[in-house]
Amino acid sequence: MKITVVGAGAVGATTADNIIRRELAEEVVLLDIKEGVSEGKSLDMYQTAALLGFNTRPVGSTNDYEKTKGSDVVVITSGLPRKPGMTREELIGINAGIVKGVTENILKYSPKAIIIVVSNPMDTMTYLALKESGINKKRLIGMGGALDSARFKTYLALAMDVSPLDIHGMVIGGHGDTTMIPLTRLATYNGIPVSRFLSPEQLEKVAADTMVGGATLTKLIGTSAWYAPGAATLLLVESIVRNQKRIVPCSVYLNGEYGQKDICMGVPVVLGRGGWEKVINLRLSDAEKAAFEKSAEAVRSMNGALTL
Ligand SMILES: NC(=O)c1ccc[n+]([C@@H]2O[C@H](COP(=O)([O-])OP(=O)(O)OC[C@H]3O[C@@H](n4cnc5c(N)ncnc54)[C@H](O)[C@@H]3O)[C@@H](O)[C@H]2O)c1
Ligand SMILES: O=C(O)C[C@H](O)C(=O)O
Repeated sequence: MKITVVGAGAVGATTADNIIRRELAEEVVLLDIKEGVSEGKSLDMYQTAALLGFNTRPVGSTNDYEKTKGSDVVVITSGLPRKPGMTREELIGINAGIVKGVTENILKYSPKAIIIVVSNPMDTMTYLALKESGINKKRLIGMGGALDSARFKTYLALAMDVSPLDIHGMVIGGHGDTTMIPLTRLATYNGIPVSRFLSPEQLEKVAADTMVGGATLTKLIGTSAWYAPGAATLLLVESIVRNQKRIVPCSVYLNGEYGQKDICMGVPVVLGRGGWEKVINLRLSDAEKAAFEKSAEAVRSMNGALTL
């Protein structure tokens, strides 16, 4: 098994570090355009092997795609992060060019790879990578819902003062401050609806905090987050590589599912060795359906800004 992570910045390096610690591959290639950075970070990571006890080999590459040859899974994190006050959508101009170029280069050397897109605005970048590459839709997966769901569970756990491990919940829709849909009605505390423990006002606050979860961290840190994004990306990679068939909300190409066509946005999918293997059809309430449609409209209008 060989895995490549493109972009050795905050999210890319954290993702690579998580992957090597879990020994999900023999080799993990970290590629960046900045001279020496991916080589330096890979060497730094490898020096933890003797301390932490793993055998995966991280390899750095300054924009040399030959080194990525034969990768089974590729994670694209290259691109600008937002600054406080910005939306993810404002990154489209620069990141579209980066994601397009990276996808082309990756597929030249790894034509069979499963590609996970992290760069923002993620739903539109996933759509762009799919349209430009023409690869099987099941091999292209956008990471957003895994992170948003982790934030949702964290805010629920904090409000209830319980362990996040006992909370189940999902966020679907677009990965944007106004487009994500925390499914409060379906969230549970080990199978018990969370509405038994929190008031409607408390649940509304949890949902609102979840939606601006990324913006809150960007304001605090000065750039966007990386620990939870790196862990959320690991969840996708691990389910694919180990064929775990986990259900994870991911941005995938919809062709009629959830009433949407020709769009990539977040829905629960089963992840295994084939990429996203099937969409899980939730029975949404009328209000949830309306929110999904509104979210799709916003994602579609962002996709309209692409020159395909
Ligand atoms: N989908 C999500 O849930 C999620 C979560 C966090 C961050 N993000 C997004 O991920 C991206 C990366 O965030 P970050 O915090 O790691 O940023 P960062 O600035 O720390 O790292 C980005 C890296 O990409 C590299 N890069 C730029 N162009 C490149 C190219 N053509 N080829 C290879 N590498 C290139 C840069 O040199 C830099 O090292 C941003 O777009 C951010 O918005 C998405
Ligand atoms: O908030 C951002 O811009 C980065 C990422 O999409 C996140 O949700 O952390």
